[in-house]
Amino acid sequence: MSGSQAVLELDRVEYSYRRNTALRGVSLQLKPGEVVAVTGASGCGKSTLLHCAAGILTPDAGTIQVDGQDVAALREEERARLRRTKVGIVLQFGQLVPDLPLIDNVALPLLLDGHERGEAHLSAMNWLEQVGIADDADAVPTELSGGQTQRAAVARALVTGPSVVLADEPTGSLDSQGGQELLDVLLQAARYRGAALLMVTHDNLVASSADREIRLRDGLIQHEVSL
Ligand SMILES: Nc1ncnc2c1ncn2[C@@H]1O[C@H](COP(=O)(O)OP(=O)(O)OP(=O)(O)O)[C@@H](O)[C@H]1O
Repeated sequence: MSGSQAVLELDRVEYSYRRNTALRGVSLQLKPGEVVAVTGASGCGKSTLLHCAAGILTPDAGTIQVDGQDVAALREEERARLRRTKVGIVLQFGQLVPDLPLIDNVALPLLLDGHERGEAHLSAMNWLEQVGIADDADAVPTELSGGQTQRAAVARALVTGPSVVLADEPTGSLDSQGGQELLDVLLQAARYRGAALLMVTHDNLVASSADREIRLRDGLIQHEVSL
């Protein structure tokens, strides 16, 4: 695959937590609309890979490009803007602002990007409906279940119409029906809106909905399967 086609490209990414090496040179590319599942045993480096792709961790070596831009070469504010507008991130824990109503949590990326408040709230409400929690728009995350906050996190990740969606165990707090519904929302973002979707998952059903599965072992790609 040529680099110019990829909307997300990791090239020989390495990352260590002090002496604990989590990634030993991982390369992958995602094209627009492509869905890739990252799997592997606990501790193999899945979350570290996602956090590097999201810019939450800075790799020790290797490069990450989003929409053809080398993330490390950007100035801090440009990098923050790229992340805010082009990348939607669904983490396992804690990315919602605890005391902020869901509607404001979901609208936040748009407000930070200078969108007008009414318009931002309208888009946020639309996404809360799509993930099935419009009735909770005025509730704050601390009043909600793990599954409800996970739905809100997906709404917030998709509200800007990102080119790249990164999701760490996006259905982990939901029962199988709720998980399937939320997975469908993420897959639609890829299939109909052309976002590249990279999902970390332990769940074989989630992995089987991807176009490709990348299995990690000890910080390296053990194998890659087209599904
Ligand atoms: N904050 C940290 N400090 C030190 N070591 C860490 C830290 N976070 C992760 N590690 C180590 O890095 C390696 C990769 O961890 P990572 O969380 O990326 O794996 P994972 O595949 O996502 O695991 P899981 O499936 O259990 O979430 C593991 O050996 C882990 O113990």
